[in-house]
Amino acid sequence: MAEPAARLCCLGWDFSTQQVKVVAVDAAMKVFYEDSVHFDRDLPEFGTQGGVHVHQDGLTVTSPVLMWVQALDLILEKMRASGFDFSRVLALSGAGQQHGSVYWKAGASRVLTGLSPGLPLHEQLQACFSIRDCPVWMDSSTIAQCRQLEAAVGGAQALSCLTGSRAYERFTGNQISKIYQQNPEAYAHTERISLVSSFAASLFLGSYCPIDYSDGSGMNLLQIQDKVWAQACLGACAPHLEEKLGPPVPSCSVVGPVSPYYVQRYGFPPGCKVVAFTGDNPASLAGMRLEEGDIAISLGTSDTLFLWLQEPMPALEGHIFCSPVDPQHYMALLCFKNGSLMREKIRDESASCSWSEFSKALRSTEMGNGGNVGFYFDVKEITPEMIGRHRFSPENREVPAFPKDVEIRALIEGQFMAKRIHAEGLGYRVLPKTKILATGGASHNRDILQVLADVFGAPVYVIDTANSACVGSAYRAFHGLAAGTGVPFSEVVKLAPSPRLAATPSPGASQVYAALLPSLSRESCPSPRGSWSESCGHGLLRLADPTGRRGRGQQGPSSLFWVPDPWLLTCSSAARDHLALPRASS
Ligand SMILES: Nc1ncnc2c1ncn2[C@@H]1O[C@H](COP(=O)(O)OP(=O)(O)O)[C@@H](O)[C@H]1O
Ligand SMILES: O=C(CO)[C@@H](O)[C@H](O)COP(=O)(O)O
Repeated sequence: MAEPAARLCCLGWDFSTQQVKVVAVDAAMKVFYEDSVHFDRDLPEFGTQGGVHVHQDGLTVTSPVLMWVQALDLILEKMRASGFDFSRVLALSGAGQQHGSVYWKAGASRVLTGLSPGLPLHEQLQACFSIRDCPVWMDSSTIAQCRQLEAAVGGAQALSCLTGSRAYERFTGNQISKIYQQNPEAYAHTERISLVSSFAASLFLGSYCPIDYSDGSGMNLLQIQDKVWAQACLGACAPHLEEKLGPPVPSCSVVGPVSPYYVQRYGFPPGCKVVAFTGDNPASLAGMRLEEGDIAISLGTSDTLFLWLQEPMPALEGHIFCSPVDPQHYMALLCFKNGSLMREKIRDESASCSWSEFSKALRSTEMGNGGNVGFYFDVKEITPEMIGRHRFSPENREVPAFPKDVEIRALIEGQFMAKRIHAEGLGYRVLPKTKILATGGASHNRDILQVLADVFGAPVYVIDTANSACVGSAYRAFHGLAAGTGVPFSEVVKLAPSPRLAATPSPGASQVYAALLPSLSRESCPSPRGSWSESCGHGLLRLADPTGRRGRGQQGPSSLFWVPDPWLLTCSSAARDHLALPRASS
């Protein structure tokens, strides 16, 4: 869509895993322009697959920083070629895939501030990075650093209470720690470390942009209540880290005017404001105007599930981030690594590479899949920590394959049942008034959304564009224009179109999934340490436990319990220790 129009507007950017995207939103909160650059397709010289390089160890995952820079050059040129009127842009903000980090080499700041409007960015920034291949959220190579960080602050729960999460391999502090340990010279030559979000903001600002509280919460370094760097965590990760990170700022901060580079090269007004960029999931929360009680499910490269929270409740599973729109509040997030790329694989294997064939299979199979259940983790999953494909017959026997249609439904039902189980593990309940807001690439697919509505027993809504992170970024830019006036975000976006109903639960769905979903009988499998949210976790132990050992209090066998032991299904490492059960391999 490229309607050149001379409307006053704000731009919202998203530097996500597979692409850079932009939307323009006018003062009536209407999206009137959308564009994107897809890394694999539009920048094949970087040789990425799904926007990343998976290294030989299968654990290290990186993306070339210059690919992101060049993608920005390309998308700005596309906008100019389409006649987009940059002179009408009042403000801009953006989002980035979370946790990824960029390492600016000593001296890069001078290059950034002196950008020449005659040249594209990528030609000028070639020599500005001490690490050219940046660790991204899909990386899971830092288990040693995670254990060190947890030990340094008194354990996993202590770290979670401080920073909102126990140590996760993709979280930036652990990634920085690995770089410091394995490549101390590159670390020493780094003058600034950005997140993908603050890196992208820096490109627009022409100077280093601070990290915002919300995306900063995904680093295992920020004290989410006090909004300052946690000294114990910094010290455990790497020396001189505080000066390389710079002070964090509230997510709604105006960080400055756009660099003269954009004024001279593209015709942005000199007063165009840059509002701090944030993580793509926090930006999606803003874009969907999530309210307390709603549940958002993003079906992008990763699948994520997130909620608005008044009070943080840090646990051993999931993450608490500072809210991107309200400095007093928080959001909870669960991340599932085997999202769209896993769905694409099964589509290619079982639906002739066609989403319409894939949809047809969902329509031609029944809710509950006749008792056939599957979990598909081609890459090591985050929630739960598992790998491999695991299929169960109605008799609860692990089987090597399913017919194609059954395979497709097993994948989608398995993905959504896992989301519901883990959300309930965090204490979330589906209530009669619950709305699910779906976004991300796969939310284009109505048949996938129907399964989502059925599994959750709640209506599913979508917004006009699946690019909610971009839209949320543009909304946040409008909010930035009102900075200092105390106007709440909800007031700024009140004209935005309401989400549209996309799917309602089918008759009988709640009975089918009540029988299948172990979480619904959680009462029968109490946590050994009292609080469910403390001990729910990241192991699909049934799969690693051929003895089928049952958790305490499990009420009699049921062939419908595809993972026959609901307690084991959501059992954390801590709970496994308590029950003396094997740990999931990492
Ligand atoms: N009709 C569809 N059905 C299911 N998935 C789809 C469909 N169209 C696009 N997708 C998925 O959307 C994904 C991209 O989602 P997107 O939210 O843009 O990702 P990201 O923001 O992480 O780059 C693709 O990998 C693709 O698998
Ligand atoms: O790691 C997380 C969230 O914790 C991921 O959700 C990344 O933020 C990547 O986002 P997408 O590119 O898949 O939207």
